[in-house]
Amino acid sequence: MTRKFIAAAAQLGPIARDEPRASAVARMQKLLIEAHRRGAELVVFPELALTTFFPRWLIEDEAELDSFYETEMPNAEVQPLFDTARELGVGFYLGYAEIAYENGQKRRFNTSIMVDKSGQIIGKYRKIHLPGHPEYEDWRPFQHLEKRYFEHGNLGFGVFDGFGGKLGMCLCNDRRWPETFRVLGLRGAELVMLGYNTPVHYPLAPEHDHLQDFHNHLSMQAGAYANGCWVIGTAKAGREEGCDLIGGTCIIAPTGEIIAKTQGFGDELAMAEIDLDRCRELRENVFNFALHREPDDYRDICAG
Ligand SMILES: NC(=O)N[C@@H](C(=O)O)c1ccc(O)cc1
Repeated sequence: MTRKFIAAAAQLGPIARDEPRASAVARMQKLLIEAHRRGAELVVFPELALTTFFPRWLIEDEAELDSFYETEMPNAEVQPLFDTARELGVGFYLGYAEIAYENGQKRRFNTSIMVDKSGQIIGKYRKIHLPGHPEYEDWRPFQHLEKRYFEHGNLGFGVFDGFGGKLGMCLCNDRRWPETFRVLGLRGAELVMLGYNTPVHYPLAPEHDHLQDFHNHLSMQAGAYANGCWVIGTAKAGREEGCDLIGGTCIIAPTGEIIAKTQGFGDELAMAEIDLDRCRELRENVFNFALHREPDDYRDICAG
C-alpha cells in the first residue's frame, strides 16, 4: 500500500482585530478549495487561525476576551469550513483559542484539532509550551500574554491515526523545544503539523530579530531530521495590527530538507507530496531508536 498524498500548508496573512470569524473562515475556504484543485488531501492552517493574535494586548474585560475564544468546535461560524472540506474530501489542521468547562471550571487553552476527510475531528492538542508573560509590561512595544490567557495544555503530545499513518500536532513555541518532536517521534509520529504566530521583533533580545526566520526553520528542520518525520509548519504572517509576523511557511521532509515554502506574507499555499514511507530512511538507519538511542544517559532532561 502506498502512503503518499499531497498536503498544503495554508498560510494566512494578517487578521484584523475587528475581522469577523466569517471573513477568516471565507479566506480559509478559498485556500482549501485551491489546495484541493491542486490535488491536496490535507491542509494545515495556522495557530489562532480564526482571530487576530490577541495576546498582544491586555484585555481586562472578560466578555471582550471571551470573544476571541471558541466554546464549541465546530460552531456555526466555523461550520462552513468543515462543510467545504467534507464535500471536497479534504482533511485539515486548525488552531484556535478554546474555552472548555471542565469539572465546573472555565478553562482557556491554545488548541489545535485534526479533522479527517469525512469531517470528523480525529485529534486534539492543547499547547504545552506557553511563551510570554502573565502580567502587563509597559516597556514592551506589544504584549505577549499567552501565560495570562491560556493554561498549560492538559492533553499531552498525542499521536493519532489518519491519512494512512501516525500524525502529531503542536503549536508555535512548542517547535523550538526538541522534546516536543522527540516525544511525538517516540510515539511514532510520521507527520507533525503545527501553526505559528511569530513576531519579527523579540523584545527580550532584539539583537536576534534578524534571526527569526533562521530559528523558525532551524527548529522545525532539526525536529524533522532527528525524528525521521515530516513537518508542516504554517504561519500567520505579515503586519497584523502594526506587529510584523514572520512568514516562512514550509513543508519539511524527514531528511530535514525544506521542499516547499511560501514566498510572501499573505494568504498563500505551499504544497508538496508527502510519502510517509520516507520516514524509514531515517528511522531504520541513523535514528533507529531501538538500536541506537541511549535513554539511560538522558535522564537529566526529564528531571524537573
Ligand atoms: N505564538 C508563539 O508561541 N510565539 C512564540 C514563538 O514563536 O516561539 C513567541 C515568539 C516571540 C515572542 O516574543 C514570544 C513568543
